[in-house]
Amino acid sequence: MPQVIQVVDGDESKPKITKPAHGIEADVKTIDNTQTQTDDKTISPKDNEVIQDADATLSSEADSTSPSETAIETGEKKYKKIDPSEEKLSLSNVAIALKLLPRVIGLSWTAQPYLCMLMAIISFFNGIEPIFRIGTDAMLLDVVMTAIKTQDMNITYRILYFTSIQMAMSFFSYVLGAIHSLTEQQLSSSVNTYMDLAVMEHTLKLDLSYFEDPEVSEIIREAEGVRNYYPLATLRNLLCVAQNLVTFFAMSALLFNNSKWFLIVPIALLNPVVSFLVGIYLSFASYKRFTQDRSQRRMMYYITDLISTESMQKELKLFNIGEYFIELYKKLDSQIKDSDHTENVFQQTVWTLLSTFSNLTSSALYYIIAVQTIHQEITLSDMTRYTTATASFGYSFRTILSDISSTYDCCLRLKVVFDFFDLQPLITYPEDGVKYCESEDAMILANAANESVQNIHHSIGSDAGDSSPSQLTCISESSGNVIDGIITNSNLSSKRRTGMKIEFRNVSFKYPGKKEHCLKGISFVVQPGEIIALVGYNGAGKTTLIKLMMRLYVPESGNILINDRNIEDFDLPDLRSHVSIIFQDFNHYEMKVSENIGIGSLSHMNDLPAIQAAAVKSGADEVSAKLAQGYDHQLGRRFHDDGAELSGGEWQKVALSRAFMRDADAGLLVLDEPTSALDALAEHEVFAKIRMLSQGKTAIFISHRFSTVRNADRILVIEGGIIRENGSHDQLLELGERYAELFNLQAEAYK
Ligand SMILES: Nc1ncnc2c1ncn2[C@@H]1O[C@H](COP(=O)(O)OP(=O)(O)OP(=O)(O)O)[C@@H](O)[C@H]1O
Repeated sequence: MPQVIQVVDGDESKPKITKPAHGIEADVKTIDNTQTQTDDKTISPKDNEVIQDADATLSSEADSTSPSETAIETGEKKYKKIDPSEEKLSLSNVAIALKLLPRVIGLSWTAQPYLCMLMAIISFFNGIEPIFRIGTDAMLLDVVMTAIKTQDMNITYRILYFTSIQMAMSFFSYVLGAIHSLTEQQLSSSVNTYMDLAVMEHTLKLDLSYFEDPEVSEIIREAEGVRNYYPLATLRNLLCVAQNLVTFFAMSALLFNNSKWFLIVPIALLNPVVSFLVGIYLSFASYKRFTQDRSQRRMMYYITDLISTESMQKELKLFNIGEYFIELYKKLDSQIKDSDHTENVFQQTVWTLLSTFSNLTSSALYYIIAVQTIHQEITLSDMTRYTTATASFGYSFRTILSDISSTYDCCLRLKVVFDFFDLQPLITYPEDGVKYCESEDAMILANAANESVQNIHHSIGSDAGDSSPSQLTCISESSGNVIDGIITNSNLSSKRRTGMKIEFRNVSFKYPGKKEHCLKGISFVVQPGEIIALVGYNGAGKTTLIKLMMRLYVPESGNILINDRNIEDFDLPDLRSHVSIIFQDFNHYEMKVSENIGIGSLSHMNDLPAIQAAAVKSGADEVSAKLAQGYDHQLGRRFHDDGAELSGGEWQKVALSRAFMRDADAGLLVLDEPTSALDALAEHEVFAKIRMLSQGKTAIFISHRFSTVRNADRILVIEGGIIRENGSHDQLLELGERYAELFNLQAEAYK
């Protein structure tokens, strides 16, 4: 049996716990077999139920758009998805990619318009520089030949004049080059920052459902990979095109002066045109292969993340499965490398053939011009001028075409970035949406009006007529003075918030791509100030119900009302700011204790008394008291060696305090298994205080511990997507069904 050896001294970078050299090695054969199964199971995108279903459902719509476009159904609404592996190289697809050009340039332009302009100006000067150079070279040659012919040796000053011009031009060209490099560096850093921010901001706007779709996650990851390099590369290519166009036209003007232009020009153009067409084909083939490797790369990213994530380490080590993942990684990597190598060999062969072809055309051109010179159709300086111009003409044209092909390549790569930017949030809200406080005021006024009318009816008898509640709501909203100054808008604003009223009306929901409904026609009302417990088996739909209430998803049918208004009418960020919430998979922020708590209410980030008060409510004050720097202590070790690693329960206390930071403004407190990691005493303390913590606000909590559930005003038992039981602890015990069964089961265990 292998022994475990504890290494005390020695190299810090080496693992402290090692195994003996003869330790049992993993059976590679077993790994390979299992691996193949896993590959097939995990990697193939075709396995993705979400996409298959959606593709089937919406195939007719996809047909009407483009052969390469499909759509995914997400709740009620749809977004378009492009499957590049189905794309063909065609003129229309090239045009589609190049159509992105204004958007691509827009990225650099928006980041730094002045630097873009400066680069354009420098490119123009670089474009005309060869014309001056050819001109001065030819004039210098003329002077030398005249001197030889006339034997006049007193014209050295003219030679000096031209060489000085050449020197000045070289100097100017170096200075331009330096400015160009500096500008490009600065622009590159600005574009990087701009893209990073734009991607982060857009990511924040996207719905949760997008992140759960593997194809969209891949788009997001790919967009991250290409977003920084390619926008500037495109601009650089385009400026090169512009610069070479200037040179190209100038050289064309020169070449058309030659009597043999009808031979020279077509031969000079032949090689660039062929190179361009081949370049476009190779770019497309390389992009297509890149997109076809997606699933392998996705799995490789996953393995890299898995192996470097701290929380995964325990299982990786104890199950000894790290090697298995590394073998899987190697296999995927070699698959990609194989196809990379084949493609590289093909590309190199093609480019070598093209270079040979290019040499052939150049030699042909030199031959024609040399023959013209021998036949004295042109002078020796003309020969220099034409040979240089022909080379420059061919070079500039080839560069123009190859830059266009590179631009096309950049557009193809950046398509994924625009696919990402084109993803639009499906959960929207009206710009002038209802503010939570307004809705609460309106509800209070309407209720007060209702009560007053009922009192009047009561005092004058039932003949007083029928006043509908909706009419009364209008009265209350418009005037603010309902009946005899019982309650007014002005005194409402200073009134303490009463708690959120929540109503589910026949709400059904299924997760995108799933066939089964998670919730089926759920209806219930939570009155302001009530404390509700949601109970049910794992996977019953309790958390989903909370997610719908927070508008993280859209119900398939039915309505959710907050304070008697449809939830879709609300200003969503405002509504969410009035909810204190903690989910079971809460975040661990690698920040100080005070920041971890204060982030629950950004306006109180630096309000230590408020942070301390929130910490006391959950017991996080005891956590911070144990740390050397108290509330200033860093949590997590990613940025600081002395950062504290908290236990699961301690993290949960910190997260609970974060939720309590919103006490002042919140109308609803939602605790999704808030005490699952707390010890029995801590849990008891939190729930003993729950009435005090909720401060009259509505509170909804999910728990599997019936000792805490029993304290709720009302308990909803969810099962099979419906509310199976609804009542107080005593009522449900008396009912003697599911709740009673589960409660008694737990109670038995403690006897
Ligand atoms: N993002 C998702 N995409 C698809 N299905 C999901 C998603 N989240 C949850 N589900 C499924 O919906 C069902 C309800 O999940 P939910 O998290 O609401 O259950 P729960 O009652 O809160 O369970 P638990 O007590 O285990 O926390 C489960 O079958 C689950 O697999």
